[in-house]
Amino acid sequence: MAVDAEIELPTIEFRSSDLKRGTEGWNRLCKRVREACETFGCFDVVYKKISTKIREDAFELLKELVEVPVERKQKNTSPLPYHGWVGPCEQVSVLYEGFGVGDASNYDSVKSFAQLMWPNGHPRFTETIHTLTTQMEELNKLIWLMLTDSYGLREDSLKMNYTTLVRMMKYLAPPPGEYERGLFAHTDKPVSTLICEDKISGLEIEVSDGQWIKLTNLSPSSFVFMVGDPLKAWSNGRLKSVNHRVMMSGDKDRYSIAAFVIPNEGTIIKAPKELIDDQHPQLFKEFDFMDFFLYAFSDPAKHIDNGQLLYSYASLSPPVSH
Ligand SMILES: O=C(O)CCC(=O)C(=O)O
Ligand SMILES: [Fe+2]
Repeated sequence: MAVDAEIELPTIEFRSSDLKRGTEGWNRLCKRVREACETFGCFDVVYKKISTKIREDAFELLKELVEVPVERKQKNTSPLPYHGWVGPCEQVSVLYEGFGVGDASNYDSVKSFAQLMWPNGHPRFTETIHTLTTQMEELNKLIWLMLTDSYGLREDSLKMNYTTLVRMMKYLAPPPGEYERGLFAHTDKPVSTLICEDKISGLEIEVSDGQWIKLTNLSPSSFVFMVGDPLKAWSNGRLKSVNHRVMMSGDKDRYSIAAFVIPNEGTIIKAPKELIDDQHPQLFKEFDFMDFFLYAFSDPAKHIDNGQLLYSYASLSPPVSH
C-alpha cells in the first residue's frame, strides 16, 4: 500500500475579498470547492479568518487535557457513538487517544466538559474551544453555501438542525523506525468534517484503490474539509466521501482537532430533486441520519468494509430516476 507523493490535494485559499456571494471571486471559489469535493472528497482550505493564535491556544490546552488522570477522562462518555473518550486500544489504535465534546459551539456544553476534566473547571479551555468551534462551524457553513451555489440550488437545499461535535486527538509517535496505524481507514459518518492539525502530518487519503497520499505541508491556517457519507448521499453520489486514515512515523506525537456536523434526531438525509434526473438516477433511499449513524457503529456493521456502509444501509438498486 504505497503512499504516492505525485498527486496533491487541492489547496484553496478563502480570501476575504472572494467571500462576497455572487462576485466573480466567489463563483470561482464555489467551482473549485465543488470540483475538489467531487474528485477527492476533501481539500485543504486556507482560512485566515480563524487566527493562528486561537489554534495554538487550543493545541496547548489539548496537551494539558491529555495529562488529566485517566479516572477523569473516563467520565467523558456519551450514549452516542464516537462522542466520548477513547483511550489507546487494539480496536482503534494503540497510538490513539480522543476526547469528544458534543454541541461544542454551545458555551455551557464545553463548560460542563471542562468541569468533568478539571475539578474547578477551566475557563480558558472553555472560552478557547467554544470560540474555535464557533469559527469552524462558520467555515463549514460557508463551504456548504459554496456547494449549493455551485449546483445552482437554493441555500436551504442543504439546511438542517445540527450540533457540532469536537474531537480532540492525540496520536503517539510509533516505535523508532516504524510506520504505524494511528487511526483505521474509514469514511466519515457525520455530514461533513473540518480537521486542523498541530504541525505534525499523518492524515492520509485513498485517492484510488489502494493508492494513498499523505497530506503534508498544511499551513498554520489550513483546515481539511472532508465530505461525510450523508453529504455524499445528499449530493446523489456526486460528492465523494473519501477513505482516510492516520499513519504515524517519526519521533513526534501528533495532535489534531476535528469538528463534525451531527444532525439532530429526526433529520432526514435526501437528495434535492434537482440533483436527480435520467443521467443521475437516485442512488440512495432517503434515510434518518441518526439511524444510519447508530447502524454504522453497531456490531453487524463491523463485518462490512467501512467505506461500503452507506451502500449497505441506503443504496437503491437499481437506481431510480424520477
Ligand atoms: O486526526 C485526524 O487528522 C483525522 C481524524 C479522523 O479522521 C476522524 O476522527 O474521523
Ligand atoms: Fe475521519
